[in-house]
Amino acid sequence: AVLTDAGTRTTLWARRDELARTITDDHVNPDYLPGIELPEGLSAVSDIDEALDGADLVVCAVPSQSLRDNLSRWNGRIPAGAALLSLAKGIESETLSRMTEVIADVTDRPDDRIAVLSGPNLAREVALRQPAATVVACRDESVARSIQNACTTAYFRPYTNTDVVGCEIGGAVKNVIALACGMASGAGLGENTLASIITRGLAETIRLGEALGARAETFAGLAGVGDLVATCSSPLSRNRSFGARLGEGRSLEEAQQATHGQVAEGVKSCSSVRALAAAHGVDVPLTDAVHRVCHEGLPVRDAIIALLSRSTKPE
Ligand SMILES: NC(=O)C1=CN([C@@H]2O[C@H](COP(=O)(O)OP(=O)(O)OC[C@H]3O[C@@H](n4cnc5c(N)ncnc54)[C@H](O)[C@@H]3O)[C@@H](O)[C@H]2O)C=CC1
Ligand SMILES: O=C(CO)COP(=O)(O)O
Repeated sequence: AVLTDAGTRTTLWARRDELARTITDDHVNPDYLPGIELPEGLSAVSDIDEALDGADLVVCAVPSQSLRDNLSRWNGRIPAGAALLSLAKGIESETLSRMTEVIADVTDRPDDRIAVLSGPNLAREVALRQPAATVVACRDESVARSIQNACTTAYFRPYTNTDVVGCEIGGAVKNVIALACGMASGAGLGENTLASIITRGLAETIRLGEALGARAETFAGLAGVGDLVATCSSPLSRNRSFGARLGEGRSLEEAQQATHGQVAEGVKSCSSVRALAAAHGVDVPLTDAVHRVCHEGLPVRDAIIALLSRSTKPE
C-alpha cells in the first residue's frame, strides 16, 4: 500500500488465489487488516512468475523463519538486476543468520543489491496512513536512496542508512524485549518496570549489535529505540500481546492459539538471538529470561526474581 501510494507500480503476491482476488477487486485484506481500504492501484496475484515479471525491486515480507524456503522457490525467477528488500524482523533459527544474510545466501547477489527496511511501523497504523518514519539500510547508499524514493509518501518518511547490521539487530531484538514488556504488563507490573525493561533491553541490543559490527548510533535512531518504544508500548504489537498472555499465566500453546495464525517473531528469535549472543560472548539477560519463559517453562515471576537477583553493576 505504501509503495502504491508513493507512485511505485506494485504487485503483491499472496499464496491464496481467493485472497489475491479480494485485494485486487475489493481493495481489502479482511483477515489481516479488517476495515481498512487499500489503494485502488494495488493489485495482488497468486502466481509468483506474474508477481516477479519485470520487477526491479522485490520486497520480502514473509515471516523470518519462512524466508529461506520461499526465496529458494522464487530464486530462479527474480529478474537479474533486481534489488531485494527485507521487511522481516527476526534471526533464522538454524543458521543464526540475519535476513539479508539469508537473501545473499539463497540468491547469491552482492550485498549492494540487498537492503532492509525497519522502524516503528505497526502495520495497521501504516495502512491507516498515520504519519510514521522508518529506515532503509543498504551498504550501497544509492540503492538505499532509490528504495527511499520508491516508498516516500505524505505519511511515510524513510531515512537512509548504511548500517544494515544495526537495523536488522534492532528489528529482531526489539521483538524479544516487547515479549518481556508484555510479560511484565500481563503480570500486573507498571510503567517503572516497563521503562526499565525497555532501557536495559536497548543496552543489550547495543552490546550485541556492536559485537556484530553495527554502529551504536543506529540504535538511537528509528530502527533502534524508535521501533523498540513502539513495539513495547503498543497493544497492536503481536509480540507484546503474546508476552502479556504468558504474564497472565497462560501456556505457550494457549498464547500461540490466540495469535490467530499471525507471527510473533520474538518467540523463535529469543532463542536465536540468545545463541548469537553466546557465540559472540555477549551478555543478554533479558533475552535469556524470555527464552527460558517461552521454551524452558520458567514462570514469569521466577524470571523476574532471577533477573533482579543478579549481581549489581555500574550502568
Ligand atoms: N505487522 C507489522 O506491524 C510488522 C511486521 N513486520 C515484519 O514483517 C514480517 C511478516 O510479518 P507480518 O506480515 O506482520 O506477519 P503476519 O503473520 O501478519 O502475516 C504473514 C503473512 O505471510 C504469510 N505466510 C505465513 N507463513 C508463510 C510461509 N511459510 N510462506 C509464505 N507466506 C507465509 C501469511 O499468510 C501472511 O500473509 C515479520 O518478520 C514481521 O516482524 C515488520 C514491521 C511491521
Ligand atoms: O515490527 C513491528 C512494528 O514496527 C510490529 O511488531 P509486532 O510483530 O510485535 O506486531
